[in-house]
Amino acid sequence: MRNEMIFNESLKYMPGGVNSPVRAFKGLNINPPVLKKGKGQFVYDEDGKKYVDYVGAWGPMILGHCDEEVLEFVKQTLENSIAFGAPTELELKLASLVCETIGVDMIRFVNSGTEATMSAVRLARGYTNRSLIVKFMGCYHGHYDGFLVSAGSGVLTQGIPGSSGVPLDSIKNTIIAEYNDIEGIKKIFESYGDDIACVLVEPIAGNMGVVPSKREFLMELRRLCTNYGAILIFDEVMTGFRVAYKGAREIYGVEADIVTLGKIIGGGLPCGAYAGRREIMENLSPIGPVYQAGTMSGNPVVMAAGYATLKKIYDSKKSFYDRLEKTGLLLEESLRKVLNKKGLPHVINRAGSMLTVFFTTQDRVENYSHAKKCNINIYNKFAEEMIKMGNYVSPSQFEALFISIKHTEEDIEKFVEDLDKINF
Ligand SMILES: Cc1ncc(COP(=O)(O)O)c(C=O)c1O
Ligand SMILES: N[C@H](C=O)CCC(=O)O
Repeated sequence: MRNEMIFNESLKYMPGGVNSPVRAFKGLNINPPVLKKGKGQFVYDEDGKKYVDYVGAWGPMILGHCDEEVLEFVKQTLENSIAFGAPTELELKLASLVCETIGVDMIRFVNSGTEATMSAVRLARGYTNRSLIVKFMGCYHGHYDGFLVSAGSGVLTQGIPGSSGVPLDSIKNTIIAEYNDIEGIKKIFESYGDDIACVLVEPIAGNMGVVPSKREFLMELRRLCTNYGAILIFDEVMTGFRVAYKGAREIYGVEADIVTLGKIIGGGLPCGAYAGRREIMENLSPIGPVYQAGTMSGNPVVMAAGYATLKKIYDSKKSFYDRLEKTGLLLEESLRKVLNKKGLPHVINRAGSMLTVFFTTQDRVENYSHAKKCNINIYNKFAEEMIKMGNYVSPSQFEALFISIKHTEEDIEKFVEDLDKINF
């Protein structure tokens, strides 16, 4: 079996056999499939097994794998350019498209979501001349030292409070708050408000499983940041172009001062970005005093993939998100029907094409404490069996399941038929 052979060999050369911990399927009794090919909503492993893909490279593949138009534009670009480390028209094309369509003045491209959030926080600190940042339990903003406290995603999956190797000095300016807790954040501002540089939040969390915020919570964050002169950063690395074209800002009607982007903006190639008002963004070097740089930032091939992806979504905006909503709703309702039939208590949280099923007797999952109380063993059994039957779902409850524009009713039918076969 090539899957097994390659993965076992990988264990020798890469820690855990992977380049990002969530890929290692910790907690499941199966090895991760070693993937070879993706087309549309499907991925294929090294043994030729086909899966309906609900991971979508952890979010970017909203058009499905290897979309023809994206591929064509990337190929054309590759004929002339791999990297320059110089201005290109392609980065202008993507920058102007994003700024004009999501309503921000200026953008800076980087190479990952981590770089985007880390740099956005530096910019907020430089702009306000303050040090404290507020982050919420269960939210994940990448692996920058200052964010690795009560973080979501792989940190939660491994059940660790943070990360070894992070000096206390690096997190002493990070204040941790409970997600969706309005009274809690008010108290934090009452105590530290004048020293808070920024509040960093996933407006729809996807890294403790999907946990949407309450509108009043986001409105309170907006009010507090405005009143105390702090910067509100929406981390839309996952939700940008995913839950709506303008991300969660469009859904909630609440504005951030800086928005961080990643995943879809690079069309599946390594990319991140942070964007906001001119008055804030012009504090970045070379105009302003906040330094941030990158040899590969704005790479032409990445810009081409991002531009082709976003242009395609933007041109079919309404029907695009309507279709994702329809498929998402179908999955949610079908899932609920089967789990009710089986008598398995659960909560399903969904934001358009992002969804998590929590196995729990609680009636809602609204924060980190709720998410941690869910039955992880049942989730792991669900994930393991579904993957074995060719539904490539997230191997952890503390992640989202993603639907692409290519997923069909037949895919959802297969999903629920397979789920029905599992003996929990
Ligand atoms: C909300 C959010 N922010 C930041 C990141 C970090 O992005 P990256 O993995 O590209 O560094 C992720 C995903 O990992 C994310 O989901
Ligand atoms: N939850 C993470 C990002 O959204 C998953 C991706 C990773 O860390 O490899």
